[in-house]
Amino acid sequence: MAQDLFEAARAAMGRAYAPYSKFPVGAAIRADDGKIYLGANVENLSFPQGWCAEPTAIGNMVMGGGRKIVEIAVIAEKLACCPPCGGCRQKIAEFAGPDTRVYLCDEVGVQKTLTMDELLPFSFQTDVIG
Ligand SMILES: O=c1ccn([C@H]2C[C@H](O)[C@@H](CO)O2)c(=O)[nH]1
Ligand SMILES: [Zn+2]
Repeated sequence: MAQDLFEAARAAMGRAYAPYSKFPVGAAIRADDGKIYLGANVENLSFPQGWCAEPTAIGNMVMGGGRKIVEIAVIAEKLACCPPCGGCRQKIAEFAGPDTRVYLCDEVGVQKTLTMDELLPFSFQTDVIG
C-alpha cells in the first residue's frame, strides 16, 4: 500500500534541516524486513557538505537491518513531483532491483509511479568488482 509510505515521507519532510535552500525533502523506504525507514535532507553552512533525503533514509535502513528497498516514496514541499537527483538514483539503485517502485508525491499523495529501471536506465553495472 503506497498510502502509508506517502504519509511516512510527508512526515519525514517535516524533519528536514534545510535552512539554506528552504527546500525540504522527505523520503520513506519500505524495506525487505517490512519496516519503513525515514529520511530528510540535512544541509550544512558549507553547502557541498549537505546531503539529500534519500541517503538519510538509506542509512537508516542499513543501520536498522534492512538490506533491500521494496519501494520508496519521495516528496518535496515546493515541487508537485520531485524526481531524485542523479546521485540519489545511483544510491537507491545499490539497494534496489529493476522492479523496485519509486513514488513521486506531492502533499496530497502519490502523483507518479516509476520502476527503478525507468528512473535509472542503462545504469552502471559490472561483475569485475566485488
Ligand atoms: O534528490 C534530491 C534532490 C535534492 N534534495 C535536497 C538537497 C538540498 O538540500 C535541497 C535543494 O537541492 O534538496 C534532496 O533531498 N533529494
Ligand atoms: Zn539527491
